[in-house]
Amino acid sequence: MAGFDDLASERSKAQFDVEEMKVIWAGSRHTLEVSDRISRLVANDPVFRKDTRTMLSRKDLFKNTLRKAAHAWKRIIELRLSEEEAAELRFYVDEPAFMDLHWGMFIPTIKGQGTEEQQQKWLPLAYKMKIIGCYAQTELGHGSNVQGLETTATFDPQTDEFIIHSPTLTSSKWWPGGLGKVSTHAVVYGRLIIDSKDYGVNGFIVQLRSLDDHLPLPGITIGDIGMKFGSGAYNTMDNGVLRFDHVRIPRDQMLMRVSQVTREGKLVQSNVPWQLVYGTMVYVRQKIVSDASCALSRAVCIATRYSAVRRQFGLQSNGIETQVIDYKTQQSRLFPLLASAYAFRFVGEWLKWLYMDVNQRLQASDFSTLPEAHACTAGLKSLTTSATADGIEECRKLCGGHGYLCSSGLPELFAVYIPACTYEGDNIVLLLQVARFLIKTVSQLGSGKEPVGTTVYMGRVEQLMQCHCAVQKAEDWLKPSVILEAFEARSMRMSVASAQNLAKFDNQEEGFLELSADLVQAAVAHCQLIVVSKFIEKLQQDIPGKGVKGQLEALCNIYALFILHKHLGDFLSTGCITPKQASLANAQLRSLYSQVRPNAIALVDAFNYTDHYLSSVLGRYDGNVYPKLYEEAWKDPLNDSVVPDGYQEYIQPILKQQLRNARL
Ligand SMILES: CC(C)(COP(=O)(O)OP(=O)(O)OC[C@H]1O[C@@H](n2cnc3c(N)ncnc32)[C@H](O)[C@@H]1OP(=O)(O)O)[C@@H](O)C(=O)NCCC(=O)NCCSC(=O)/C=C/CC(=O)O
Ligand SMILES: Cc1cc2nc3c(=O)[nH]c(=O)nc-3n(C[C@H](O)[C@H](O)[C@H](O)COP(=O)(O)OP(=O)(O)OC[C@H]3O[C@@H](n4cnc5c(N)ncnc54)[C@H](O)[C@@H]3O)c2cc1C
Repeated sequence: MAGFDDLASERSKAQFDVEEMKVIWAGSRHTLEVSDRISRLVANDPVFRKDTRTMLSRKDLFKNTLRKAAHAWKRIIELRLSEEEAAELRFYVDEPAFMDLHWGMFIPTIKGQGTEEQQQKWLPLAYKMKIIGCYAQTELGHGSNVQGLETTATFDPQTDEFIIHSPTLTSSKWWPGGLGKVSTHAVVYGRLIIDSKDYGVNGFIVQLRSLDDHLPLPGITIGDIGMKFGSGAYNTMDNGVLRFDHVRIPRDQMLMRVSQVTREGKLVQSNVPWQLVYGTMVYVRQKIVSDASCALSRAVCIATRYSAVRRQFGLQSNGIETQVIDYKTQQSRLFPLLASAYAFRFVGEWLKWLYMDVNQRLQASDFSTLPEAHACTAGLKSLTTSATADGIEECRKLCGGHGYLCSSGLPELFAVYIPACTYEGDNIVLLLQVARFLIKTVSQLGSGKEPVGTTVYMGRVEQLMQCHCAVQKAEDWLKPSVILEAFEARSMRMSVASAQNLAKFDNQEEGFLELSADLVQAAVAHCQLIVVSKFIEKLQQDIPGKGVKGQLEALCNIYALFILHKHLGDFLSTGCITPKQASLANAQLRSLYSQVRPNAIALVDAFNYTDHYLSSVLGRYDGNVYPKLYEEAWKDPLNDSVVPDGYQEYIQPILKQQLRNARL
């Protein structure tokens, strides 16, 4: 039968060891074992079913989310899951919920910005979920501009308290996940005011709801901000609105690792940089990069399997039509996304290491790598989420009409994913942060301060401003050194050009605003170089398993040459490559697609996703697409009755011409 046979035959063609590739994708044998076991545990538990999600009303959907979250917590306790296993379980439940913010932002904020005593007081309560917390930073009037927040926290020396207040409508907290209906506590960001002096934005732990009856505490107005994009999707989350009317909290509920307010009302700065108040965002942006590889690989898995099952045109000698995956156009749209999923996986792995390294240094009062960590997390968050959002939509189109059905899993995946381009920092705002970092690095060249980390290549400015690409034949584009030099030269030249243009302005800030579109492009070029270079570095590691390294090399080259093709204007206008070399890159890309083609299904099998996680009829492991699509249609509540509700009021009068007669 079509589908079953197609995917089985595809799997038999694979030229590499899929089980070893699963280990590479997971990061280690241990991680693979954990994720495999936990994903199956979730898939086999009926409470975690997802198939009716897009058909439920918001209230039912939300209640169902609460039920799943409570069940997940129960299972975590019953099975005595480790922190790692519990995180995997929440991941595979695959439903945005208040738990994400509690574990993903509230707890990390207390850990990162609280003193030892504050951590000792609050973390045990949070770990046991005796309190549920969220991260309340964004306001109705201010999201990107954190320094523009209006909420005030005024110190009252009489009572040794802070008075938390929302002075205007625009200061209402707006968007925090988990706030609307669930959280009992929040880390609230507001302006610290002492003796009428404004000391800027700080974090405060504020109780919002009673632990007895869940009612808002006096002075607190709280609710959900309403329905969001798409059906199901992010509507499982209670993004909230919150206003304070002179709410009092004890002084020791200001997070005091960065600065302290004494009993006398004096502000004492510790030795850590003030930017640590932004620390949770760095942590979450780092996580979002790995999550991007999950979302993109999920969409790619669906589109690749379906492309091998779907047949159109081109009758072969046996009378069967051509699998759409064999069309070169399909390959040129699909395989770069497959390669991107792997590329984001590896850069995410590296970023996790970078974050851990920075954290260890911070503990030892070494703050030197913080600016680079901020630039890398901001830039890669922006690059990978934008590419993933676009990639999911491309996968929907790659699945033709059936991709538009909710049962394909793609519409909901798209709807749930796209806010990642906005939350944790709007992607353009974050790229502008990277641009500032690059301009600063360029301006310091020659000053004796050597560029470090991902900007080390800028130390070779003279060579990179003058070098000529050595490619003479298509295969030359397979050399990592050739690819790296082209990407480094492009990034270097774009940053230097931006810096030179900026220098023409008397007022640097005005210049920055005027040139911001070019600056964003320079930041993108730098971030793409990081992704390419981390993929190449990954390939320099010991990679066991028959044929695994060869497949990864092909994917790495596809990623790099696809980006080169997409941004050809940059590479040509900066003189990094010639038009002839561009066309050789294109020829090489075509040949790489042919190399990947027989391995495509095995490469998506290596993600090791259960059908439950994919929640897609088109992406089923067994390829049994058509019977299941047919079956699925009948489950729609619209098909509960043969004659629809409303027939007598609205259809019958038209058919019986009563409406037309009335008009005449
Ligand atoms: C856009 C921002 C960064 C602007 O910050 P601001 O202080 O106003 O000005 P500067 O751009 O001049 O920055 C000053 C200085 O600090 C450095 N820096 C900035 N951010 C960080 C950081 N995170 N870590 C370390 N250093 C940082 C910057 O490089 C400058 O250094 P200099 O050496 O050049 O002086 C800021 O307003 C911002 O981050 N905005 C984005 C807001 C945001 O991301 N909100 C997220 C809310 S939570 C959320 O969305 C949750 C979603 C749900 C979920 O995740 O599931
Ligand atoms: C689903 C979701 C969940 C969220 N969860 C939380 C949460 O849990 N806690 C929380 O505190 N917040 C949360 N947020 C808020 C989120 O962090 C902000 O929406 C985000 O930081 C963007 O800020 P903004 O909405 O103010 O966008 P704006 O800054 O108003 O952006 C509007 C436009 O202006 C552009 N722009 C803004 N500034 C500049 C500039 N300097 N230069 C050039 N262009 C600029 C942007 O690129 C964008 O195109 C969430 C948001 C969403 C969508």
